[in-house]
Amino acid sequence: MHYASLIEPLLTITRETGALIMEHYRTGDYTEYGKDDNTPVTSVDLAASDLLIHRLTHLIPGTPVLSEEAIQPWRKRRHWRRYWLIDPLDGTQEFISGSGDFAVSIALIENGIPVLGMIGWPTMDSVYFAVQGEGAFKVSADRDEKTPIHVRSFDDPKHDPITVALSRRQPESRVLSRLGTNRPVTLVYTGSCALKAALVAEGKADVFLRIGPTGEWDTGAAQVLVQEAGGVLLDEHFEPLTYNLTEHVGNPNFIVLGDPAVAWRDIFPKPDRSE
Ligand SMILES: Nc1ncnc2c1ncn2[C@@H]1O[C@H](COP(=O)(O)O)[C@@H](OP(=O)(O)O)[C@H]1O
Ligand SMILES: [Mg+2]
Repeated sequence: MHYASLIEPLLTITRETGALIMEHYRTGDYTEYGKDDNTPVTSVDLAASDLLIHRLTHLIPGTPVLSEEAIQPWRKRRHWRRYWLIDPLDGTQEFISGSGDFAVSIALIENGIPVLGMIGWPTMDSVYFAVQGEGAFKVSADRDEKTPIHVRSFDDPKHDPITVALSRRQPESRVLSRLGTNRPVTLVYTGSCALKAALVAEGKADVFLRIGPTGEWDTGAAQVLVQEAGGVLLDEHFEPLTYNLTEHVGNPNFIVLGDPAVAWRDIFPKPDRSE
Protein backbone atom coordinates (compact mmCIF):
# COMPACT_ATOMS: atom_id res chain seq x y z
CA MET A 1 0.00 0.00 0.00
CA HIS A 2 1.21 3.51 -0.86
CA TYR A 3 0.75 5.17 2.52
CA ALA A 4 1.80 8.66 1.41
CA SER A 5 -1.36 8.91 -0.73
CA LEU A 6 -3.40 8.68 2.48
CA ILE A 7 -1.94 11.88 3.93
CA GLU A 8 -4.13 14.45 2.15
CA PRO A 9 -7.44 12.69 2.93
CA LEU A 10 -6.24 12.07 6.48
CA LEU A 11 -5.43 15.76 6.95
CA THR A 12 -9.02 16.55 5.99
CA ILE A 13 -10.38 13.91 8.38
CA THR A 14 -8.14 15.06 11.25
CA ARG A 15 -9.18 18.69 10.79
CA GLU A 16 -12.84 17.78 10.53
CA THR A 17 -12.57 15.84 13.81
CA GLY A 18 -10.66 18.74 15.37
CA ALA A 19 -13.41 21.16 14.30
CA LEU A 20 -16.06 18.94 15.89
CA ILE A 21 -14.09 18.85 19.15
CA MET A 22 -13.46 22.63 19.11
CA GLU A 23 -17.14 23.41 18.62
CA HIS A 24 -17.95 21.69 21.93
CA TYR A 25 -14.78 22.95 23.64
CA ARG A 26 -15.81 26.55 22.95
CA THR A 27 -19.45 26.18 23.96
CA GLY A 28 -18.96 23.73 26.82
CA ASP A 29 -21.86 21.78 25.35
CA TYR A 30 -21.03 18.18 26.24
CA THR A 31 -21.70 15.52 28.86
CA GLU A 32 -19.07 13.93 31.04
CA TYR A 33 -19.07 10.28 32.11
CA GLY A 34 -16.74 8.10 34.19
CA LYS A 35 -15.00 5.08 32.68
CA ASP A 36 -14.18 1.75 34.35
CA ASP A 37 -10.53 2.83 34.69
CA ASN A 38 -11.64 5.91 36.68
CA THR A 39 -10.69 8.31 33.88
CA PRO A 40 -13.32 10.61 32.37
CA VAL A 41 -14.83 10.37 28.92
CA THR A 42 -17.22 12.84 27.33
CA SER A 43 -19.90 12.86 24.67
CA VAL A 44 -17.27 14.60 22.49
CA ASP A 45 -14.83 11.65 22.75
CA LEU A 46 -17.67 9.41 21.60
CA ALA A 47 -18.81 11.70 18.76
CA ALA A 48 -15.22 12.12 17.52
CA SER A 49 -14.75 8.36 17.68
CA ASP A 50 -17.90 7.71 15.63
CA LEU A 51 -16.87 10.30 13.03
CA LEU A 52 -13.35 8.89 12.68
CA ILE A 53 -14.54 5.29 12.47
CA HIS A 54 -16.96 6.27 9.72
CA ARG A 55 -14.40 8.26 7.72
CA LEU A 56 -11.52 5.78 8.11
CA THR A 57 -13.69 2.81 7.20
CA HIS A 58 -14.43 4.54 3.91
CA LEU A 59 -10.82 5.59 3.33
CA ILE A 60 -9.53 2.02 3.11
CA PRO A 61 -12.55 -0.25 2.72
CA GLY A 62 -12.13 -3.50 4.64
CA THR A 63 -9.57 -2.11 7.11
CA PRO A 64 -10.98 -2.20 10.67
CA VAL A 65 -10.66 0.57 13.25
CA LEU A 66 -9.66 0.09 16.90
CA SER A 67 -10.72 3.15 18.86
CA GLU A 68 -10.12 3.86 22.53
CA GLU A 69 -13.86 4.35 22.70
CA ALA A 70 -14.82 1.25 20.68
CA ILE A 71 -12.54 -1.64 21.60
CA GLN A 72 -13.45 -4.65 19.55
CA PRO A 73 -13.29 -8.14 21.07
CA TRP A 74 -10.00 -10.02 20.94
CA ARG A 75 -11.53 -12.95 19.03
CA LYS A 76 -12.11 -10.49 16.14
CA ARG A 77 -8.96 -8.38 16.54
CA ARG A 78 -6.51 -11.24 16.78
CA HIS A 79 -6.82 -11.85 13.03
CA TRP A 80 -6.17 -8.27 11.99
CA ARG A 81 -3.05 -7.68 9.88
CA ARG A 82 -3.74 -4.03 9.03
CA TYR A 83 -5.93 -1.73 11.13
CA TRP A 84 -6.42 1.87 12.18
CA LEU A 85 -5.61 2.59 15.83
CA ILE A 86 -7.16 5.82 17.09
CA ASP A 87 -7.49 7.98 20.14
CA PRO A 88 -10.24 10.40 19.08
CA LEU A 89 -9.47 12.74 21.97
CA ASP A 90 -6.17 12.20 23.76
CA GLY A 91 -6.18 14.36 26.86
CA THR A 92 -9.84 14.28 27.85
CA GLN A 93 -9.03 15.71 31.27
CA GLU A 94 -7.27 18.62 29.56
CA PHE A 95 -10.30 19.14 27.34
CA ILE A 96 -12.49 19.31 30.44
CA SER A 97 -10.10 21.54 32.39
CA GLY A 98 -9.68 23.95 29.47
CA SER A 99 -5.88 23.76 29.15
CA GLY A 100 -6.11 23.23 25.39
CA ASP A 101 -3.66 20.32 25.40
CA PHE A 102 -5.64 17.63 23.67
CA ALA A 103 -5.11 15.79 20.42
CA VAL A 104 -6.66 13.62 17.74
CA SER A 105 -4.37 10.64 17.25
CA ILE A 106 -4.56 8.30 14.25
CA ALA A 107 -2.19 5.45 13.43
CA LEU A 108 -2.16 2.81 10.74
CA ILE A 109 -0.72 -0.48 12.02
CA GLU A 110 0.58 -3.14 9.67
CA ASN A 111 1.64 -6.53 11.06
CA GLY A 112 2.02 -5.07 14.54
CA ILE A 113 4.11 -2.05 13.45
CA PRO A 114 2.84 1.56 13.26
CA VAL A 115 3.56 2.67 9.67
CA LEU A 116 1.68 5.95 9.51
CA GLY A 117 0.83 8.42 12.25
CA MET A 118 -1.13 11.68 12.35
CA ILE A 119 -1.65 13.83 15.43
CA GLY A 120 -3.92 16.86 15.27
CA TRP A 121 -3.72 19.63 17.89
CA PRO A 122 -7.07 21.39 17.41
CA THR A 123 -6.48 24.41 19.66
CA MET A 124 -3.25 25.21 17.78
CA ASP A 125 -4.78 24.38 14.42
CA SER A 126 -1.72 22.27 13.66
CA VAL A 127 -1.18 18.68 12.55
CA TYR A 128 1.89 16.43 12.82
CA PHE A 129 2.30 13.40 10.59
CA ALA A 130 4.78 10.80 9.47
CA VAL A 131 4.94 7.80 7.17
CA GLN A 132 7.50 5.08 7.86
CA GLY A 133 10.65 5.81 5.85
CA GLU A 134 9.39 9.18 4.57
CA GLY A 135 10.15 11.65 7.35
CA ALA A 136 8.08 13.58 9.88
CA PHE A 137 6.23 16.84 9.18
CA LYS A 138 4.14 19.54 10.78
CA VAL A 139 1.40 21.52 9.09
CA SER A 140 0.70 24.75 10.93
CA ALA A 141 -2.31 27.03 10.89
CA ASP A 142 -1.41 28.53 7.50
CA ARG A 143 -2.37 25.09 6.18
CA ASP A 144 -0.44 24.64 2.95
CA GLU A 145 3.12 24.23 4.08
CA LYS A 146 4.39 20.85 5.32
CA THR A 147 7.49 21.58 7.35
CA PRO A 148 9.93 18.74 8.10
CA ILE A 149 10.48 18.29 11.84
CA HIS A 150 13.39 16.73 13.67
CA VAL A 151 14.38 15.98 17.24
CA ARG A 152 16.72 18.58 18.76
CA SER A 153 20.43 17.93 18.21
CA PHE A 154 22.43 18.69 21.34
CA ASP A 155 25.50 20.89 20.97
CA ASP A 156 27.12 18.85 23.71
CA PRO A 157 25.29 15.53 24.23
CA LYS A 158 27.20 14.85 27.47
CA HIS A 159 26.53 18.10 29.29
CA ASP A 160 23.74 20.18 27.73
CA PRO A 161 20.63 20.70 29.87
CA ILE A 162 17.76 18.37 29.05
CA THR A 163 14.18 19.43 28.47
CA VAL A 164 11.75 16.89 29.94
CA ALA A 165 8.08 16.82 28.90
CA LEU A 166 5.74 16.05 31.79
CA SER A 167 2.05 15.34 32.22
CA ARG A 168 0.02 18.03 33.93
CA ARG A 169 -1.78 15.25 35.80
CA GLN A 170 1.03 13.31 37.41
CA PRO A 171 3.40 14.20 40.24
CA GLU A 172 6.67 15.31 38.63
CA SER A 173 8.64 13.32 41.24
CA ARG A 174 7.44 10.12 39.56
CA VAL A 175 9.64 10.92 36.55
CA LEU A 176 12.34 13.05 38.16
CA SER A 177 13.13 10.37 40.76
CA ARG A 178 14.19 8.14 37.84
CA LEU A 179 16.84 10.60 36.68
CA GLY A 180 20.34 9.15 36.93
CA THR A 181 22.11 12.45 36.27
CA ASN A 182 22.79 15.75 37.97
CA ARG A 183 22.53 17.63 34.70
CA PRO A 184 20.25 20.63 34.70
CA VAL A 185 16.76 19.86 33.45
CA THR A 186 14.02 22.12 32.19
CA LEU A 187 10.45 20.93 32.58
CA VAL A 188 7.69 21.41 30.01
CA TYR A 189 4.18 20.55 31.17
CA THR A 190 1.77 19.42 28.48
CA GLY A 191 -1.34 17.28 28.50
CA SER A 192 -1.93 14.33 26.16
CA CYS A 193 0.66 11.62 25.54
CA ALA A 194 0.59 12.20 21.78
CA LEU A 195 1.37 15.90 22.17
CA LYS A 196 4.28 15.29 24.53
CA ALA A 197 5.73 12.88 21.98
CA ALA A 198 5.15 15.48 19.25
CA LEU A 199 7.09 18.03 21.32
CA VAL A 200 10.05 15.63 21.32
CA ALA A 201 9.64 15.05 17.57
CA GLU A 202 9.82 18.77 16.84
CA GLY A 203 12.68 19.43 19.25
CA LYS A 204 10.75 21.42 21.87
CA ALA A 205 11.43 18.69 24.44
CA ASP A 206 14.22 16.10 24.53
CA VAL A 207 12.57 13.26 26.43
CA PHE A 208 9.22 12.11 27.77
CA LEU A 209 9.01 9.25 30.26
CA ARG A 210 5.50 7.98 30.90
CA ILE A 211 5.00 6.03 34.09
CA GLY A 212 1.43 4.86 34.61
CA PRO A 213 -1.40 3.36 32.62
CA THR A 214 -1.88 4.24 28.96
CA GLY A 215 -3.38 2.40 25.97
CA GLU A 216 -1.90 1.35 22.63
CA TRP A 217 -3.81 4.26 21.02
CA ASP A 218 -1.69 6.69 23.07
CA THR A 219 1.53 5.62 21.32
CA GLY A 220 0.71 4.28 17.82
CA ALA A 221 0.84 7.58 15.92
CA ALA A 222 3.44 9.05 18.28
CA GLN A 223 5.81 6.16 17.63
CA VAL A 224 6.02 6.70 13.84
CA LEU A 225 6.24 10.45 14.26
CA VAL A 226 9.11 10.31 16.73
CA GLN A 227 10.96 7.61 14.81
CA GLU A 228 10.75 9.56 11.55
CA ALA A 229 11.93 12.68 13.36
CA GLY A 230 15.12 10.88 14.44
CA GLY A 231 14.10 9.66 17.90
CA VAL A 232 12.55 6.51 19.35
CA LEU A 233 9.62 5.44 21.48
CA LEU A 234 10.40 2.35 23.58
CA ASP A 235 9.28 0.75 26.81
CA GLU A 236 11.17 1.75 29.96
CA HIS A 237 13.53 -1.20 29.45
CA PHE A 238 14.41 0.21 26.01
CA GLU A 239 12.52 -2.51 24.17
CA PRO A 240 9.87 -1.99 21.46
CA LEU A 241 6.18 -1.72 22.30
CA THR A 242 3.81 -4.24 20.76
CA TYR A 243 0.46 -3.65 19.09
CA ASN A 244 -2.52 -6.01 19.05
CA LEU A 245 -0.35 -8.89 20.20
CA THR A 246 -2.52 -9.81 23.18
CA GLU A 247 -6.05 -9.21 24.38
CA HIS A 248 -4.76 -6.53 26.76
CA VAL A 249 -4.59 -3.13 25.01
CA GLY A 250 -2.62 -1.38 27.76
CA ASN A 251 0.95 -0.16 27.31
CA PRO A 252 3.84 -0.71 29.67
CA ASN A 253 5.62 2.38 30.97
CA PHE A 254 7.36 3.96 28.01
CA ILE A 255 9.94 6.55 27.08
CA VAL A 256 10.24 8.89 24.11
CA LEU A 257 13.86 9.82 23.35
CA GLY A 258 15.22 12.59 21.16
CA ASP A 259 18.84 12.98 20.01
CA PRO A 260 20.38 9.48 19.71
CA ALA A 261 23.82 10.96 20.56
CA VAL A 262 22.68 11.36 24.18
CA ALA A 263 23.39 8.47 26.60
CA TRP A 264 19.74 8.08 27.54
CA ARG A 265 20.29 4.71 29.22
CA ASP A 266 22.49 6.42 31.80
CA ILE A 267 20.15 9.35 32.22
CA PHE A 268 17.07 7.16 32.73
CA PRO A 269 18.49 3.85 33.99
CA LYS A 270 16.23 0.84 33.51
CA PRO A 271 14.18 0.06 36.61
CA ASP A 272 14.40 -3.40 38.16
CA ARG A 273 12.05 -5.81 36.41
CA SER A 274 10.40 -6.38 39.77
CA GLU A 275 9.46 -2.70 40.19
N1 LIG B 1 -5.92 5.48 34.86
C1 LIG B 1 -5.67 5.45 33.55
N2 LIG B 1 -5.97 4.34 32.83
C2 LIG B 1 -5.70 4.27 31.52
N3 LIG B 1 -5.16 5.29 30.80
C3 LIG B 1 -4.87 6.41 31.47
C4 LIG B 1 -5.09 6.57 32.85
N4 LIG B 1 -4.69 7.81 33.21
C5 LIG B 1 -4.22 8.39 32.08
N5 LIG B 1 -4.31 7.55 31.04
C6 LIG B 1 -3.90 7.82 29.67
O1 LIG B 1 -3.12 9.00 29.59
C7 LIG B 1 -3.71 9.93 28.67
C8 LIG B 1 -3.58 11.35 29.15
O2 LIG B 1 -2.25 11.70 29.21
P1 LIG B 1 -1.75 12.96 30.07
O3 LIG B 1 -1.88 12.59 31.52
O4 LIG B 1 -0.32 13.03 29.68
O5 LIG B 1 -2.57 14.13 29.68
C9 LIG B 1 -5.15 9.51 28.62
O6 LIG B 1 -5.66 9.79 27.35
P2 LIG B 1 -7.25 10.03 27.11
O7 LIG B 1 -7.53 11.40 27.57
O8 LIG B 1 -7.40 9.85 25.65
O9 LIG B 1 -7.98 8.96 27.89
C10 LIG B 1 -5.14 8.03 28.86
O10 LIG B 1 -5.02 7.28 27.66
MG1 LIG C 1 -8.96 9.39 24.37
